[in-house]
Amino acid sequence: MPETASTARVPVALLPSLAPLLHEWLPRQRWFAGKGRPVIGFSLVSATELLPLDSTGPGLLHLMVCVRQPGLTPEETAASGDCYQLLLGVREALPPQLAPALIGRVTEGPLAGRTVYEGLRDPRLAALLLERLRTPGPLGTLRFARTVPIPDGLAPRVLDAEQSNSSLVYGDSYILKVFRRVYAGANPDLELPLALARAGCARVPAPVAWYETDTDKPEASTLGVLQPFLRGSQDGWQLALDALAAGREFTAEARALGRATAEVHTVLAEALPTVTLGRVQTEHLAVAMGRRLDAAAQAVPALLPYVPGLRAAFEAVGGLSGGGDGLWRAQRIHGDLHLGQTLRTPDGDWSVIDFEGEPAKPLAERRRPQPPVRDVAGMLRSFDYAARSHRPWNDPWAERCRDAYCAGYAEASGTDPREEAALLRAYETDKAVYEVLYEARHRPDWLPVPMAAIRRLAGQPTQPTP
Ligand SMILES: Nc1ncnc2c1ncn2[C@@H]1O[C@H](COP(=O)(O)OP(=O)(O)O)[C@@H](O)[C@H]1O
Ligand SMILES: O=P(O)(O)O[C@H]1O[C@H](CO)[C@@H](O[C@H]2O[C@H](CO)[C@@H](O)[C@H](O)[C@H]2O)[C@H](O)[C@H]1O
Repeated sequence: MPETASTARVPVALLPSLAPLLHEWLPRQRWFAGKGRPVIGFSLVSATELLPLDSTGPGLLHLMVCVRQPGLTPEETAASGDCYQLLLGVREALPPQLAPALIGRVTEGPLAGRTVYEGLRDPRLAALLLERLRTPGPLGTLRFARTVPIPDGLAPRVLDAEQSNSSLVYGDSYILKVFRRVYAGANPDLELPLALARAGCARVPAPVAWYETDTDKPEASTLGVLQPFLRGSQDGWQLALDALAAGREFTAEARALGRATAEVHTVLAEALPTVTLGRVQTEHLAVAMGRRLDAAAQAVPALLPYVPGLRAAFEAVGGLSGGGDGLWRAQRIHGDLHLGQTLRTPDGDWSVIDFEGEPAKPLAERRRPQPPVRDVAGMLRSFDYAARSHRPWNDPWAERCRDAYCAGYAEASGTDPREEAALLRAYETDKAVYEVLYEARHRPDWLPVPMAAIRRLAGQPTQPTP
């Protein structure tokens, strides 16, 4: 690759000229978390030229930008984590094949007259990012690391999945996930797969390289992770939908998924700190669930009639003590487990991906040890989602999958999640409430799916297929 990287930190004066373009473009991105509230400004956290902007070819600019929205001071904005990673391509003019990547033309400042676009969509710039990952060390405001040598010359392609982040596949050998909303500290999607891989757990594609903010603070922010691409694999969500459409059972797969989840939990509990939750902490857990319910009902009034019924599930847990010794075990968990986070490889093995946790939650909360039954609840919700997204609604199919999944989990871990019924129900309710909010914000057409579960969990009769 002829281009050489500049370690120059880009002048802060650059941002005002880019702001009008970002103002239009950023809120339209799927990964933009602040939808529904106007953007009133941006502040630049850091900027690095990954490929110099003054070269004759394209330039690649790495920006960390905090978005200001009404009601928050710039300091609060920075603290609340509304910061995004942008990789901007810069050219004199865009070739036709890059037209869909256009962000806009800059009208003033140092880049006046140049065209700015989504850099990851330019194969030349995406290839350059892999080059940086192949060469460990600091670069401007960034730091690159790798565990093994990575081959060069792998052709990039952008993955067009509906995602909270952006992913690039290199030569069908590796996949790079570029985190979009960035928080201070290590991302669990690097931390947990690394810990699992180092402990010999084969249920995750082991990270081979990553990049992060270069900082003298104790913890850098993870910006991107490269891992092996599981070629020919199919995700559990699609497999479940295929089974439903063909009128097939999915219990054998659900059982295997239960075993895979238990294996991951067992290794995480051995590799990373665990805690026990006493009565007071359990009470806090229930109170937090109640608060999330109230906040969700404010945002989505359709929830309001069900609030008392749902609250009962949380009250049943508050003040309860769990386990044989009166305590609940808490450990690092996946945090957003659903069928779309599982991949079945051509040889029939299940892998678990995307350990980022729920993207809307603060990182500190996502990294806290939690009862493993929370992941189980996430997956149980997913069988329900699958059954409700295909007509006629097939609730008994979901029920059989849910039982098989718990049975598989019990086989591999020695603990049957169904024995922790009150906690399981509380987490399922909490997850359904989260899903209502998630769907209202991102996919309003899907809202009836979690709302059906809300009715069931609130003790109302389930509705037949309309
Ligand atoms: N190691 C992998 N091998 C093959 N495909 C993968 C791999 N990791 C992720 N994917 C695909 O990329 C999609 C998005 O990845 P994911 O980590 O879930 O991103 P996000 O958090 O942005 O949703 C997944 O649904 C899956 O289809
Ligand atoms: O995969 P992500 O980390 O982006 O997770 C978010 O998006 C998911 C949807 O893509 C959402 O999952 C919900 O929909 C799934 C079907 O598309 C279903 O299998 C899940 O059970 C349901 O929760 C997830 O909640 C959200 O965090």
